[in-house]
Amino acid sequence: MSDSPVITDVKVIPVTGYDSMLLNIAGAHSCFFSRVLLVITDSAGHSGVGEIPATQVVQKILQNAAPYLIGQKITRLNALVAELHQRDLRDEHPDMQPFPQARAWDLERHYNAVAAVEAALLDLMGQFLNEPVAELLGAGKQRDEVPVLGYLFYIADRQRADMPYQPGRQDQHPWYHLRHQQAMGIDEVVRLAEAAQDRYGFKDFKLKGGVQRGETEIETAIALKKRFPEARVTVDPNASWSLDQAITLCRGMGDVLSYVEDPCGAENGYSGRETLAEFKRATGLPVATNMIANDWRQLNHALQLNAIDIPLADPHFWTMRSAATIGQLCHEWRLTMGCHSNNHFDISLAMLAHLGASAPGDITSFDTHWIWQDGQYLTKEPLQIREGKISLPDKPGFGIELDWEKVEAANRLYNSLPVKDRDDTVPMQYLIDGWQFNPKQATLLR
Ligand SMILES: O=C(O)[C@H](O)[C@@H](O)[C@H](O)[C@@H](O)C(=O)O
Ligand SMILES: [Mg+2]
Repeated sequence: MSDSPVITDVKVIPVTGYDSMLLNIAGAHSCFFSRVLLVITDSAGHSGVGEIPATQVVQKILQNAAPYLIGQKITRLNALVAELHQRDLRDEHPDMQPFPQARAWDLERHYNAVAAVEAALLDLMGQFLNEPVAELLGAGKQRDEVPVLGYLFYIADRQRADMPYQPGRQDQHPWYHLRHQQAMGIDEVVRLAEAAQDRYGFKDFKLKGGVQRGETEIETAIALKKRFPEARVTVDPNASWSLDQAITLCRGMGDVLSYVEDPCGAENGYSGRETLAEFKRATGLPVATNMIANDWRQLNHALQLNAIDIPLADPHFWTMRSAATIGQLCHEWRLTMGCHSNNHFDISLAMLAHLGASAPGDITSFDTHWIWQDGQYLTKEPLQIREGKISLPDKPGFGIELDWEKVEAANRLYNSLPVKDRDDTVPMQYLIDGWQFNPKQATLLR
């Protein structure tokens, strides 16, 4: 039997940083974004860390998992993660009932919690074996650099909101100023892309849509492609366009859009998987999704219908190892591996990098929101995006070390927030009085 280190401590640490007033179908990003760090320590003195989106529910789930994890060998990683998937840790905490949210969201949070545990244990296993996490996933490390795209948003005028949005800095690269200023017009978005490209060397770009008229968003994509002819350009309206609208907007756009992300979704009794399949047939454009193939059963249905080409396998809900398996399947089945993202700190940046490094064959540039947060580091030597790629550190585990002073400050900021969970409606209501989410109506068309 192995003399595996055992888990001695589990810490659940919510952390908050600053964000710009980015627009999406759910409203406007708050000036704050929050994440949860899970830090697991073992008897060898190592600490492993995972990062996931922050909700209060997910924190309780992780706190419930802690007593169960302590004393376990880290080499039981596979079994521990499988057991956590099986045990419904939500039901073991009486305070957690009843859930105010719909069941689907609860499940996602359960998956988020399991993903955090798995990530932290992989980091520990890597340190125990003296190998990078990428070597422990899928087919092992395939590459040292992972391509990521420039993730662009329309940005609202922060001065219209009575919230402490940051003004940006003018003593650094222009990106660090521009990312805080209003950008609603096509030229302004192209200017943002130029600054991001100059700072990070991006080859590819994604525009978050579902905000303005579809025609305007397609015109923005055309302008981006004109400015960066070599780039793979995509638009993601988060399924807010109808199938007919999506076809009208995208048909014949193969020279501009390398793929389209969730152009349409469920409507008129047809599922999102069915409408995406029809969209693909009608336009011939490859389709990416982070909305309708988010677990094995959904993925199976999506592939049977030939609805998608690019599963965006986010390790924060798929878990690192399942996302890596999707990378392997994509390679074998002639699909393309991509990765979804949300606002995140530099621990998630390392998770994305190790996942991408393990994916065999060609992958499409991974999504990351990091450029909107870059500078707010929680690790001592954060991974960097250069020439549109993240380089893997030559170190065991994720190859990162938490900067505890910064983590504690980000945790104090979280604790000071009156409202903890993400709600893009609240900032949006400063822009349009009484604004309410409608999944089928562009944010500004009210
Ligand atoms: O506003 C955002 O940050 C995005 O809309 C995300 O919430 C979303 O999950 C996105 O990244 C996506 O690809 O759908
Ligand atoms: Mg998406």
